Amino acid sequence: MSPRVLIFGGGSIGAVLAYLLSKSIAASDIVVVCRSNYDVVATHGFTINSTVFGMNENVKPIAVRSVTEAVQAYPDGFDYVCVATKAVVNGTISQPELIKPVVSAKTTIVLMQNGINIEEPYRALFPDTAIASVVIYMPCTQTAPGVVSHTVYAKFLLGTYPAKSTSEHKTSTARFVEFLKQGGASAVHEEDIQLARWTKLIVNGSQNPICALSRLRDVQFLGAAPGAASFTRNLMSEIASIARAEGYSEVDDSVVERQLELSTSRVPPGVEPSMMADALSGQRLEVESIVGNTLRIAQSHGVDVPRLETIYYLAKGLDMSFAIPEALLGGSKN
Ligand SMILES: NC(=O)C1=CN([C@@H]2O[C@H](COP(=O)(O)OP(=O)(O)OC[C@H]3O[C@@H](n4cnc5c(N)ncnc54)[C@H](OP(=O)(O)O)[C@@H]3O)[C@@H](O)[C@H]2O)C=CC1
Ligand SMILES: CC(C)(CO)C(=O)C(=O)O
Repeated sequence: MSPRVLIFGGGSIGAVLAYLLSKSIAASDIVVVCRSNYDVVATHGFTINSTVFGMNENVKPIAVRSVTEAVQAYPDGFDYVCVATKAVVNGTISQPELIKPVVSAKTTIVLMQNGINIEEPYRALFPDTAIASVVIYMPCTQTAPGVVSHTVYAKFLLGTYPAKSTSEHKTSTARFVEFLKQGGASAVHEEDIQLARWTKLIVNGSQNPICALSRLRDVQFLGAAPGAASFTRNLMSEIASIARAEGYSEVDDSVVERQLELSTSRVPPGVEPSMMADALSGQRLEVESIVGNTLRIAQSHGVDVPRLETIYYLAKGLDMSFAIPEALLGGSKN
């Protein structure tokens, strides 16, 4: 039987996800919680301009304004609830609390967010629920409400959280892998997704804050100064050393080179990491889930990471500037 999927967060990733899933699941069984782009998505659906899947591709899932509206419209619930928001706290309610009304006994929570240690708050609130943790290589940006540009690749790695889970939880994750593949993406079911998370964090923990702070795309920054590439490599190496301290000995220099090469092999100007998109539009940044958690893990192991620490405080400052009213930002000369 075809599943019913709720996508919480109809932004860049949520839109492309809806598109991929629509290749094997009826659009009427794909429900997306939209906020600022609700009117456009409810009327026209999402438009995907992709160098991989084609330009002007359209998908029209069911758009709702809130999880409350979703649960009222579909009282028999959702098989998959995909969290595709930025991992930031807005207001006093945590994201796991926000999705609680749509999580039922049959639900698998699919976490489609960057960062490390992002799963635990969901496990704490939903101790018996299946959780699929997803690592995504899919550069995409919402260029206008409901319009998303996507480049390079669409690659997903999925695994249960925790790695040791019941066979039912593993089966529901494996099923989601198949839906992504049927959509034309590359998708792999991992035994221990944390290795893939650390490998991806080498990219996100370095390039996301660097590009947000410098307002340059990845390839642009690498050419910004003679030492920019080696600075990036050294920062990536710090993150790799934290992964090894956590027990992931596979995350060595060759992995760092491979991750750096994702950018050095790109055509200029390169990609706009999601944190750069947020910085350019004055949105709150995923500093804690991507950089802060990483720094705290380093500190718990006594691993010295001076570059990461510097990046953390600068990115924290930039993030805080978005919470301060414009009038208070460096307005006075005294
Ligand atoms: N973009 C990329 O290339 C990649 C992103 N990722 C990761 O994927 C995750 C999602 O990123 P991305 O798609 O880029 O983010 P976007 O900012 O493009 O989209 C997030 C969406 O969530 C919506 N949202 C946030 N809070 C709520 C809420 N309470 N209720 C309803 N909607 C809400 C936002 O609405 P509103 O517009 O109103 O703010 C926005 O549409 C992040 O963790 C990111 O790091 C991973 C790989 C690549
Ligand atoms: C680096 C990139 C683009 C890879 O998909 C990404 O993960 C992001 O923008 O957050």
